[in-house]
Amino acid sequence: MAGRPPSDLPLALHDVSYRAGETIILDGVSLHLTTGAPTIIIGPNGSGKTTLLRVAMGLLQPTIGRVTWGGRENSPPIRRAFVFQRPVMLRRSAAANIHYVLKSAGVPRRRWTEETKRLLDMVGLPNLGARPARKLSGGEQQRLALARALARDPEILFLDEPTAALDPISTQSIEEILQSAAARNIKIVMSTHDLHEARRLAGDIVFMNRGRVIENAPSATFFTSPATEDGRRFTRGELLT
Ligand SMILES: Nc1ncnc2c1ncn2[C@@H]1O[C@H](COP(=O)(O)OP(=O)(O)OP(=O)(O)O)[C@@H](O)[C@H]1O
Repeated sequence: MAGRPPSDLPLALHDVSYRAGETIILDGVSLHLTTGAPTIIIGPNGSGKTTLLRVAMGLLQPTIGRVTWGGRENSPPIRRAFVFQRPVMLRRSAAANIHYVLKSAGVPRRRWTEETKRLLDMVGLPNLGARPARKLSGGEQQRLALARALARDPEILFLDEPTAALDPISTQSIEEILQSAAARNIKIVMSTHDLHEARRLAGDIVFMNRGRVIENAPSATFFTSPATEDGRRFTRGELLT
């Protein structure tokens, strides 16, 4: 059937484990993500957040278990986009970075200029299209990375600590873009170290430790009454052992 590819939601991980050699990085993770407010993944360093995102995106194959997108195991990532903590920009202008994605997404060339303007406006970079992308500040590059991801018209947007290297003003601007994307029904799945940011953005929280999902609950529930001792300690800012 022509037209839009089928929905990638719900996104489900079925008892997924991921190993690198003898190291267990994800350990029996099951998740069911549907449309709605952002899902925010939190947990200490090395708990498996990045690996979980990469498996959920389809960039890594689980060692054990299955991932399904809209009930399908083989779903090419046409409607999924990924923003990394430190974006890698092509050595060309900001606009050309977006053109590259529009081309690969099959958008006709005659629409590139208009579409690029719309995306640069959306991320608050209206006058920077001609600038070499690698000369933009870290915050500007991250907004450009978001524009590139949104150029794919994704149904699910994965982000790995996108504000970790940014100051509060740049962080706020990224959060506003994400909130407006979520309001347009784009499913956000994002990791962060920042519990305040998690509270601001989350519909639901996935709390990880040592490769396991310890809690998966609506944000208000997790932050007011975590179900586990690890959850209580983490929300109080204590170290987990
Ligand atoms: N390919 C690999 N080979 C061996 N170990 C790996 C590999 N990939 C990840 N790890 C280890 O698995 C653990 C989880 O890594 P991951 O990057 O998913 O955690 P994280 O929660 O995103 O961490 P951080 O908050 O520090 O970014 C870490 O201890 C990491 O060193």
